[in-house]
Amino acid sequence: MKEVHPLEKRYPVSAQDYKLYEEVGDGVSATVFRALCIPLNEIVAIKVLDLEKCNNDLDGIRREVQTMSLIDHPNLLPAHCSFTAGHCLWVVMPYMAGGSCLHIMKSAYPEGFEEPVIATLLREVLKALVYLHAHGHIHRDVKAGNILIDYNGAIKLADFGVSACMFDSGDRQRSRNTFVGTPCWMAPEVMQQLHGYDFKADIWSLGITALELAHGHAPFSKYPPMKVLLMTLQNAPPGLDYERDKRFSKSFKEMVATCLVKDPKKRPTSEKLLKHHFFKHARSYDYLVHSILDGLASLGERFRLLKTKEADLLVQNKALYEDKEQLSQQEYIKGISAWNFNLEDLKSQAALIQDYDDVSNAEDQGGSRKQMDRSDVDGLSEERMSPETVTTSIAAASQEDRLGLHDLEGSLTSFPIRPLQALKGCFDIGEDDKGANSSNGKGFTGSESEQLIIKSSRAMDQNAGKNESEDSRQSSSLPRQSIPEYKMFSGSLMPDNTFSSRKVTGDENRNFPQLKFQSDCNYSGPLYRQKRETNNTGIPDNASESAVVQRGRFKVTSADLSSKGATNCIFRPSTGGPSPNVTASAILPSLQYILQLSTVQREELIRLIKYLEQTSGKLGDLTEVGTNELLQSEQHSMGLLIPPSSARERELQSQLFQLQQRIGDLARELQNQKVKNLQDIVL
Ligand SMILES: Nc1ncnc2c1ncn2[C@@H]1O[C@H](COP(=O)(O)OP(=O)(O)OP(=O)(O)O)[C@@H](O)[C@H]1O
Repeated sequence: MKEVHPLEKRYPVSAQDYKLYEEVGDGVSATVFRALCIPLNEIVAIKVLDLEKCNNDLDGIRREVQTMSLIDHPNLLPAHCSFTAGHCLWVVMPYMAGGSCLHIMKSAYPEGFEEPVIATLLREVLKALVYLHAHGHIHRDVKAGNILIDYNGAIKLADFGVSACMFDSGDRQRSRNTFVGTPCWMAPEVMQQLHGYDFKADIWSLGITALELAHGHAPFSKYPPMKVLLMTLQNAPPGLDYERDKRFSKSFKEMVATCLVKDPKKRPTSEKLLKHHFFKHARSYDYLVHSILDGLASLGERFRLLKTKEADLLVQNKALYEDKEQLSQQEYIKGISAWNFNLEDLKSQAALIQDYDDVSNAEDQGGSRKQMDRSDVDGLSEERMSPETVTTSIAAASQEDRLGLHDLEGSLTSFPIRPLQALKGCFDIGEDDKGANSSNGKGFTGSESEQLIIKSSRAMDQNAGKNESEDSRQSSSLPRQSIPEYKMFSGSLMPDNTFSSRKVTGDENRNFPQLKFQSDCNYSGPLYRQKRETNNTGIPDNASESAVVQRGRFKVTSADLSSKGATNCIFRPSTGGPSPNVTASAILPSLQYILQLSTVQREELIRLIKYLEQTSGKLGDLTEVGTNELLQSEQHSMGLLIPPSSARERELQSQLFQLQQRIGDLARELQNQKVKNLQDIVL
């Protein structure tokens, strides 16, 4: 019997003509079922989208269905038909019995696939991209989760939920200037949103997908989206590492490197990439069946097991992080996709950047860092080895990165295009955001950094138990009076090494304890460079925010910035005033302390003036100004500026002057000798 082409088949458009079986997948907005098309007696997959839960992204859904029903390519998943059933949209499509590559990896290949498997999969995906690009489409969500395999090893690229048409005009054209896709796979130009982007964005995602298939997970996959953004923008592009990825060929490494070039113009087109010699390693569909599908449980069964595993992990994570922000761990497990949350979500996400994901990401970082050392593969992309890239990457990968915030701050100041600024252009920013943000003329709004800092500090303060010992150790080296003020700076905000002895004793020429205190305060200086000036109440504008927010895919608890959170208060002595985040109760001890010191200084000054009036001219023989200053400061510290009251006292004081003068002479002589010796060595 002649097989009917799917496009010629008439699939019924009524729910009662289908029998839903088990669940075989779920995504951001949909659940996918294996189903039977009763009239045709054919197994199909039905994607059920709850329109009430789609965040009003009906346009995206319409686009997906439209694209799916128009495409006709063996490597693209088509839609047979679609219809509404209650408040749900049903999309009927071919059933891909192997499921997605991501599912296969999760259930049987957690360390990734072998190279010939990857070459075979990617070659088919590339063919799909060649077709899409030639027809003016950008897929925008290429990733292992969207590469589906059939029982016979056939490969189809799925999920056109965020695809865009290059020939669109008006609103649809504008959608290409929006921020869609999945952060880990997203090209830097899509994140930056400076000049728009084109189909080369898919080539970047393909490169990331190659790494995903090689390692079992995408680079940075365990970081929250905000951090993924910053790392993608500021780090060297990820790649295969010579050390870690010894099992992969040079041509594979090269192919990945050609895709992951930050400048889209330097990336190959899909057509050109398809000719890369790496794809010579690609095999047949049969090969895929034997190498990865054979022995796998049914898709439904695998999906059920994965769900159970996810649920267990969720319970474990909940127990681990119960005391921390209630971040939806499930979003991480699923893999974050199609993020449609706004800037507030990002800020909240950034606030949650903590070191709980260090272990896994040490690996990612390691890959990225080590990769920079190599030279042959990177010959393909000189930007990888540019000094800036190396510097920023090393900086990002440094130990300070452990604190997330430092990383964030560093990137905000060092990255030429401020990611947050870029992000602002890409998100729906609520009215409250617009009102609150006043530009500081540096292309970056202070309120963003400010809130990130506050929230981050709060999130990190929750590690107080962990940081406490460090804090008390550091505090003990400070003058006693400084300790309460020092604690106010929320030590966890600052990298350990900012408390270097150099900085702590930075003002050692001056003997007042409050100077050390100032020096400590200045450590937070860079954090406030871009702070906006707000009200003088010391209470943040958004102090009342304290709610569990459900936005897009993320459920976050916004940081409690109410006045009771005074431990996060920040003092800014360098500009002479408290930061807008300082609350009265927190700053009071500092003010009292300063007042106390000022009184002591004032009394001392009065005594000094009196003494100078009495003794003017008596020190005339000490001609050198420097020596005078030295002596006076010594005398000051020894309480000798009080006029001598007996002959013996005068005699002793005179001897002391002579001795000090002699010490000064010897010190100068020693210095001269040192300089001379040094010159001899150099010459
Ligand atoms: N035709 C199909 N046959 C078999 N499994 C499928 C099919 N379509 C989708 N799936 C499975 O369901 C999962 C979710 O589907 P899909 O990606 O379309 O949903 P989504 O809501 O758009 O998800 P996301 O945006 O996270 O990619 C896929 O990752 C895949 O494992």
